[in-house]
Amino acid sequence: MVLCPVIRKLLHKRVVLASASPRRQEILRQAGLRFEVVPSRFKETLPKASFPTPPAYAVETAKQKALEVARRMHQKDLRAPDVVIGADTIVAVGGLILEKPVDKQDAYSMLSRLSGKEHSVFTGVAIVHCCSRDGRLDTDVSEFYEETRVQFSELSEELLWEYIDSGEPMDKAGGYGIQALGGMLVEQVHGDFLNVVGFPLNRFCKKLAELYYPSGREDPRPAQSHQGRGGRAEDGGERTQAAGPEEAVSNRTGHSPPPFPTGLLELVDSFKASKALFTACKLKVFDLLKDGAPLKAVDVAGKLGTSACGTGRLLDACVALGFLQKTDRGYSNTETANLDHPWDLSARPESAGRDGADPPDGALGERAGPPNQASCAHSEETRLGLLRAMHSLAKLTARHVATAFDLSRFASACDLGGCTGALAHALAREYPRLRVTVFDLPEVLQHVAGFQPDGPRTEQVSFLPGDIFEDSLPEADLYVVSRILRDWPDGKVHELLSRVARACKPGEATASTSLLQNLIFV
Ligand SMILES: O=c1[nH]cc([C@@H]2O[C@H](COP(=O)(O)OP(=O)(O)OP(=O)(O)O)[C@@H](O)[C@H]2O)c(=O)[nH]1
Repeated sequence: MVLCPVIRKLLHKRVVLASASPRRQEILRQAGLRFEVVPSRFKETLPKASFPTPPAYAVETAKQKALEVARRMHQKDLRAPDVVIGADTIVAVGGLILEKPVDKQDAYSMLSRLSGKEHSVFTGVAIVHCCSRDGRLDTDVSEFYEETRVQFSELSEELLWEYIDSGEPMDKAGGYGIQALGGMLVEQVHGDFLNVVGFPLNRFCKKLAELYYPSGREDPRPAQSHQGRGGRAEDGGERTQAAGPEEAVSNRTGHSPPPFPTGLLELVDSFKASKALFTACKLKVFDLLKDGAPLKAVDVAGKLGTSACGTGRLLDACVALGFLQKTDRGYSNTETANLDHPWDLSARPESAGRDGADPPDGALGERAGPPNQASCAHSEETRLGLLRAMHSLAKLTARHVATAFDLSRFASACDLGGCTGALAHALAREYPRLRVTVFDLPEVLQHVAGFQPDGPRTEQVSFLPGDIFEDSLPEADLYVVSRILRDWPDGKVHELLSRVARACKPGEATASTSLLQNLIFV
């Protein structure tokens, strides 16, 4: 199977993933598929006993999820997407089907049932090709499932409850996430790992190949040649029912339909997505739902003092964005929303605007222009808001940055413009012998005390006030320049890097490579 052409077959179609699962979205995005996310409203309440096997239940649920979205979209615009993908993941053990736990007690009974045993994870997938003709929706469903067998270790009561208290089990079939903490419970996996995570990518590609290359001949030609030559006839005239109406039309007229402008629409819509996120942050929606029971839109509106209708729309947007999940019991945070408070990101745009200062031009304004100029224009309150936003963002990525390079050979590092020290602390945690100096303006450092973590390794980090353009840079084996270069014009960037180059200790390497070896840009 050649993967790229198979996925490429879908690039010129309007594809919708009928799933709120962030994992499914991630798996398909990583595979290069372009799609919109429209979570299904299908209630997962099919009578399990009426299915001959657990996977039959998963496949039917996946199909109903996809069909609900296809019908809803068709009803709304009288135009359905070309393809809707639905999926459903379940765990089967001893004749029982386990879905997502409804509460901690349910998670406990699921996990204790799995302890020390082997179980099967089934993901049912439905690929629905749609055609809207004369106001009528025609669908063609292709479906399959994948099985993966998973062996659990014996789990002690203490471990079980510790895991449940982490909150991870709640939105996962069988009550565990093999890709995260739940991986520690697993002894062996037989089969496709991604199937357990929520989407059997390998089988999906094979299914697409079956649908789009029914003769078994995979098309090695690049996408460009496909576009220019009028649809599916180039596939040797072979056609499956699932090929969809678009191809049939294009074949009749001899013209390929223009590609669906997914990339362009994504760019346009990304504004709406961030606006929804900022609004939810500002209203403290995620704080309200953190660790609590799910709430209905009307209850959220009551607590926030907002309109029920508008709140419902905002909450649904957050579901589509993967920040909330929606069940019969109401809305609750997803893992992403529960991340250790990235929500202060909303603080920056509004407060900068209120002060009359120019909004910073970073994606989320982590740095309000050159700090020694712009920061003077901000009030203390605004500056604190900016610091919170920068801290929240830095914390999201700090560990990944710290582990993206092997920095174990360095004994000292200096984070230039390191602000609250979020990255410095992550570096200290990863490299116990590394001492990190955060070098930033005095007016920035005077606020950092409230951002310091407790616990070991904090003594490895120290703060030194200074101006990276004016003062001598502290001595260090490694200089970190994270999220600051973009704040300055080329001349200033050159000046800063020259200062860093002069400060770098010459090693065994030449001056230029020693600069590269002693500097990380993020
Ligand atoms: O190891 C893991 N096992 C399972 C998961 C996640 O569990 C859920 C399964 O639930 P379901 O198939 O009903 O899908 P939903 O999340 O409700 O989204 P839909 O909108 O598609 O119904 C799924 O998210 C898996 O990813 C896991 O993460 N790890």
